[in-house]
Amino acid sequence: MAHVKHMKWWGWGEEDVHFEYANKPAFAPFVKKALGVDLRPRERDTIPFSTVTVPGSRAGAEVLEALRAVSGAEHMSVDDELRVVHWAGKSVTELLLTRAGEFARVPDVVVYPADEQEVAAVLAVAVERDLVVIPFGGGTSISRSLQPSPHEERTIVSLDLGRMNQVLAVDETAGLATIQAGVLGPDMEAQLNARGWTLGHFPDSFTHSTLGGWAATRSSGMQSDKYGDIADIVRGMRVVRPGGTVVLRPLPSTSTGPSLREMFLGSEGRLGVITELDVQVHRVAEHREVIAYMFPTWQRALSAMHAIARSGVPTTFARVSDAHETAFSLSTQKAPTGLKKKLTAKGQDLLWEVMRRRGWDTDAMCIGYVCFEGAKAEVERHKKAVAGLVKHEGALVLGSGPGALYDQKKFDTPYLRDFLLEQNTIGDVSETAAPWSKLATVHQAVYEAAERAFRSQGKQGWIMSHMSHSYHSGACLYFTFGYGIGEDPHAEYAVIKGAVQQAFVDAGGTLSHHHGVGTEHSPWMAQDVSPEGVQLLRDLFAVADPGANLNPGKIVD
Ligand SMILES: Cc1cc2nc3c(=O)[nH]c(=O)nc-3n(C[C@H](O)[C@H](O)[C@H](O)COP(=O)(O)OP(=O)(O)OC[C@H]3O[C@@H](n4cnc5c(N)ncnc54)[C@H](O)[C@@H]3O)c2cc1C
Repeated sequence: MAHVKHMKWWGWGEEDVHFEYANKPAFAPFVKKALGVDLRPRERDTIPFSTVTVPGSRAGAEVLEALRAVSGAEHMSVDDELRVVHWAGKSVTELLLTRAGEFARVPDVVVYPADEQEVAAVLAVAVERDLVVIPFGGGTSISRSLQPSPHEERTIVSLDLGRMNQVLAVDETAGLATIQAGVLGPDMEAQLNARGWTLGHFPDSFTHSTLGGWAATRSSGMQSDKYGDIADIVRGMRVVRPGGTVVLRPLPSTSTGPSLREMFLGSEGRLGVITELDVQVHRVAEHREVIAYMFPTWQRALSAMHAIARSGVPTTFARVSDAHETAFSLSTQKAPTGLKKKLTAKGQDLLWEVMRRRGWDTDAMCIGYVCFEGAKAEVERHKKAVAGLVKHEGALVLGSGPGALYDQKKFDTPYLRDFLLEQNTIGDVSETAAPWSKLATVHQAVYEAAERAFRSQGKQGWIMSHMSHSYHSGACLYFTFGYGIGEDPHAEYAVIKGAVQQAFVDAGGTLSHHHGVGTEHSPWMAQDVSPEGVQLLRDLFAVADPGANLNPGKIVD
């Protein structure tokens, strides 16, 4: 549709961007060792849409006419490819189904409203004619919070907020910006940066997700240590519901009963459509540096991260990979070409030598990154303070070279999943948060559960993790797992992913720190928030949306 960018229908991101491994000499041997998979050069750059058959739109002429009257014919579509782009997010299950053309139920019509009035008008049509409305941001959901129920008999409208993409105002005194919900991350940052501001919210999916989607899923960006999760960043909002709009003004804090703001955050389209948000913005930092550190063990790396969090030294992010993820990261390094890169490679050899002389087990070492922002002198002071803390845990300071490299590659990893699928291999992620006192236990429990699950499926699997997003009481653990696809991809995935999720809640973590619930994680809701908590949510949705017209079945059924 004119002026709204979409990801490719069959995978992540842009059509002409791919993960490449030919220039990463250690990658194929790593995959062979970790997963037992022999990588082959990419055979195709795209998947033609003609390879799939799409169920026809069930929208009747009257419904289409009513929606056309709201948005205009040029902002409404029943085109098959557009309907498929809107049918689901980018979880592994959805990627598998999409590539196989197993769509079950696809939205019948996509509508692109221009403004809040049009959103309200679409909801009025939906309630009057008993349609289902699924708000659509960037389509990056990884928890199946977009995919309609396969059993939905009613007409399904995908309400794409993509035309509502403007920064409307900035209160320069308070550092509060009013922004339309459908804006994609890069477009929003460009508009804010032009005025000298930033939101500071950078999820891995930043390039293709929207502000409204972040709010609707309680997202967290990699810089949350400084800027906060989206739940901290959003101070006010407008939410269109059938029959009216809830207006929450941007207030620094308020004592007005249970928080409506918190209730809408993470509501995944079930309580209405978020059209506009008031968000805390910050001046673009004068100076930014990412420093890398190598730790001798995971235990000491975690202790260092906790020490940094406790110290109060301001960091923009602090994260550390466990030994498996460190090995993976090293395998994705490009082959040195120019003189400078050759010198870097030589420096690496020397580093290995230092670590061996210190008696480190190089299979146990863990790489960490800390980002500092501020005036140059401030950054220097904070770097020094963190160096003291990490050295106390035996770490080596690797400097800003590897840190800068990490910073450049941070939005590339989502393409890896498509590449692996082409190799008949799953690569997926699951994340949790837990108190500092339980992080090591959760980490170990997830490894054990995943390995048991791999064995039960007769697979050679791989699991790796990093810690990021620190809070006073704990932090996020982010796991990536991989294995070769067998005879029944969906059944084996359910066992392996299910084992990871179950280990989260059993060991004291949450079912998700920032990916949301959707339908993928809803089976663990009762264990996470208690059966009474689930019932309260069911009651809330039943009263707030008696006709079950708003993205039904998500979060709790
Ligand atoms: C590879 C990958 C990496 C990811 N990395 C991160 C990460 O680092 N951090 C993170 O937080 N998440 C991450 N995610 C998850 C995903 O990007 C987030 O959930 C994101 O917030 C979704 O935003 P979106 O605009 O794409 O929303 P969509 O996927 O379009 O929608 C998500 C949900 O929100 C609802 N929704 C969307 N817009 C609105 C609105 N305006 N009003 C009401 N409801 C709405 C939808 O109905 C749906 O239920 C990742 C996902 C993938 C696939």
